[in-house]
Amino acid sequence: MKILNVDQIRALDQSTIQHEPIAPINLMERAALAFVDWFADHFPATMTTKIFCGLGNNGGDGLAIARLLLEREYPIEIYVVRYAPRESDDFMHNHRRLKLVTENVRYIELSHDIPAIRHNEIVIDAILGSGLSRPTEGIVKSTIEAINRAPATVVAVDIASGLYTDQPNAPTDVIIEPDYTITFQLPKLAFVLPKNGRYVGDWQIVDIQLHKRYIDLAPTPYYFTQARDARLLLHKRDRFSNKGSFGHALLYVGSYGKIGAAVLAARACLRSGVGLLTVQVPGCGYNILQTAVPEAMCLPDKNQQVLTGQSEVESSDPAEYTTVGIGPGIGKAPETLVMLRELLRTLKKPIVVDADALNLLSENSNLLDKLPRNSILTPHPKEFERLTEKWDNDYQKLTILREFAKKYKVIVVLKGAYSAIATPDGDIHFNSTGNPGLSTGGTGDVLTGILTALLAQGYDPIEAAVLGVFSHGLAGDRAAEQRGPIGMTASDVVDSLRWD
Ligand SMILES: NC(=O)C1=CN([C@@H]2O[C@H](COP(=O)(O)OP(=O)(O)OC[C@H]3O[C@@H](n4cnc5c(N)ncnc54)[C@H](OP(=O)(O)O)[C@@H]3O)[C@@H](O)[C@H]2O)[C@@H](O)CC1
Ligand SMILES: Nc1ncnc2c1ncn2[C@@H]1O[C@H](COP(=O)(O)OP(=O)(O)O)[C@@H](O)[C@H]1O
Ligand SMILES: [K+]
Repeated sequence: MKILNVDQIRALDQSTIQHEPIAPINLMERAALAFVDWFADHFPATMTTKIFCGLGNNGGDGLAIARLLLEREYPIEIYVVRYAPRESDDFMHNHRRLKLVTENVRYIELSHDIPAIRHNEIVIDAILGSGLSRPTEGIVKSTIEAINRAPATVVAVDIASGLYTDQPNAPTDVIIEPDYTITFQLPKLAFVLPKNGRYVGDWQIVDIQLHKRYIDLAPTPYYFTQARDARLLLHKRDRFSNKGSFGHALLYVGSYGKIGAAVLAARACLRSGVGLLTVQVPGCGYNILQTAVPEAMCLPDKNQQVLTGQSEVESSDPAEYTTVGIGPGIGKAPETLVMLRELLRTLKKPIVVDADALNLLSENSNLLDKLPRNSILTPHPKEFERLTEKWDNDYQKLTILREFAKKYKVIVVLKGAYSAIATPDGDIHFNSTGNPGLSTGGTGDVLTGILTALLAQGYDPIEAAVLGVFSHGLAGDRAAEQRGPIGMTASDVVDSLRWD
């Protein structure tokens, strides 16, 4: 699914109006109806609902929503925040329609017009939408502050008032802090950025049938991966396949005290469909790995504590494996750096690079140029900052991310809620699955195993990253259903992996 910018959203609105064709007021009615359907599914008609409307089209939506909720017998109080002398045409149209059914519309011009909001009430925020062009001030700001102070449940229409759709807000901006955002047709870039969490709440898209062809043709670097997008990427298995059909992966994982990372990555790799798996661990990990993961072959490193790449048993050249995953739990010993340097000198196919392998790259940035094209790097934000520079805000972070992926021709999975996957062509795919239960040690090692397995099976590296990150998050969601987000562990994520 695409994420479009504000200008494109406006053009999409116009394109729908022209091509369907549909009158603007009817499109607004459709949006209001979609909102009300969601609202009625979530809140009973016994709850007092205060709706705050601005003077643009977001306010117009609010007035239409108010009328539709009155029809459904919600006890609703309607407030219009009169911050400017002019209203939008569709606002005025809906204002007239509303006046036909109720006289009970109140106007907020000064602070003392703002009503007290009690708990057990619902607030619908339709003050400002995607047309926000400057920070909130005056009576708009005071109303937002009053809503944020109130102990009520707040639902934003389209986007929280005061939040920009696709540019940074200043830290001093006053913005609605909703419990829910119900947005029209497409996700907004602002929703997937960490600093905006409290200005978005739980968000959901409602379909208002905007012009599909416009969306299909609109250029954008930003995508949001949903189940239907991920499902299209999944390879079907040939009935006459054999284990040789699904690649032979090599994992370089673990160090003394961190053999668990090796076990997690290896188990995840096997649960993600790799044909054959060899795991190289420091000597101290040999018995552990062979016992915990009997399906994997194990190469004990000749060093007991850390990886050097040298083994006491005869082993093939890493370049002979279908792909390599390196990083979880390996530490940053000088011998391990030598191994990484040698690997990057000889390997020419895409590999997966995580954790301390990334930290070694940050400390030896001359190695970045040696990464095989289309390799997948999986930093969490701290690791990414070490590889690049500090950022002032999430939008600048996205710019740095895109530049990095383009410059080194690699795929970067910047992990976290809505993990951002940057490709060498400058696109960013945000992931939709996952939950805070994944914020626990070892879940990143699981991701490395998954991505290594997908590369081994011959997935295109961008598709491997998008599908792997989606499935990892989905497994996390299943684990959270079974164990709860607090009790779940990285092992539960491995056990919850499914590929269908
Ligand atoms: N395409 C879709 O998906 C559909 C969208 N729909 C709905 O339309 C909404 C967008 O409507 P919109 O463009 O009228 O914007 P909205 O924010 O209501 O008001 C803009 C006005 O506010 C003003 N203003 C700006 N900042 C301000 C501030 N800080 N303080 C005070 N005023 C401020 C601004 O002034 P200006 O910038 O022109 O000076 C302008 O006059 C969208 O969110 C959705 O709800 C649906 O109905 C149908 C399908
Ligand atoms: N709040 C969250 N929502 C969704 N996914 C999350 C969240 N927190 C962490 N994750 C995911 O969990 C994984 C954590 O990886 P990482 O930080 O490398 O952990 P570790 O190094 O302990 O294995 C990443 O895939 C990340 O996207
Ligand atoms: K709003």
